[in-house]
Amino acid sequence: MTTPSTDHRATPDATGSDGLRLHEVSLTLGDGDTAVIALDHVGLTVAPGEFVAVVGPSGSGKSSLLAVAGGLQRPTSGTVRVAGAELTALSDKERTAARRRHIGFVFQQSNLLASLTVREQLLLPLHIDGRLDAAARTRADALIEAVGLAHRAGSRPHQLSGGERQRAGLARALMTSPAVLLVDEPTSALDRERSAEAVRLIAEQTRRHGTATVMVTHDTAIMDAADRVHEMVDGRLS
Ligand SMILES: Nc1ncnc2c1ncn2[C@@H]1O[C@H](COP(=O)(O)OP(=O)(O)OP(=O)(O)O)[C@@H](O)[C@H]1O
Repeated sequence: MTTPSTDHRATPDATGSDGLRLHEVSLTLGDGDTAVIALDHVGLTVAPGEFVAVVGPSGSGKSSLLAVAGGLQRPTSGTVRVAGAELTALSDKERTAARRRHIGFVFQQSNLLASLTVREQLLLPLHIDGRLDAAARTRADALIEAVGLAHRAGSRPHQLSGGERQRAGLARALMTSPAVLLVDEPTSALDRERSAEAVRLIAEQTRRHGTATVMVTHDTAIMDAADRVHEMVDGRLS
């Protein structure tokens, strides 16, 4: 099983700061007495082609880290650079565009659109960007095959199992060959064999396309597959 080699990533900027770079990132959630420091001066650099695992107890800030790294949430302070662009300096509209182009998310809830088939889910981001061509359709079909959903390409989310939805979400995230891939424990609804396959696909994407990958996990097999493992405790990353 291989992934096609279409590569839409941004070229590195003049300083070569491709990949993902968080500098002194803090995030406070809530306010007043209920304020929580979800991220506390976090620094993290993930080079293109690097696969980083993040572990840590519940509530330690792992989801917050992915949300900020992916531009879904603005940090209270600090900077986030993705593919050479400073996400934290962009307007909301620019950040959304950068996110669609450079960042792939695989979250626990796969956030598939109810009305679209698996194949349409993969094609939608390219359609929105006006980049839907024959090569994109070929890549979509290859990825659907790679995650073992060829027989489900025409199915809508309600017709899929939890594991199948996760695999569809993974294929969608890989569709644009993102510069940065952010994965939140994708394997919880997958059996052991499927889980190993998903991790293999993510690792292959990382190496082959020079993607900077961060995966939050509790799975020791994933930690073994990663280049580095960081631990998150009380909003701090070590
Ligand atoms: N909207 C919010 N308002 C206030 N506090 C929040 C909010 N969302 C999360 N938190 C708090 O921020 C901290 C970090 O949460 P986060 O979801 O990032 O942790 P996590 O490590 O991903 O946890 P889990 O492993 O349980 O998913 C926790 O203390 C959480 O209770």
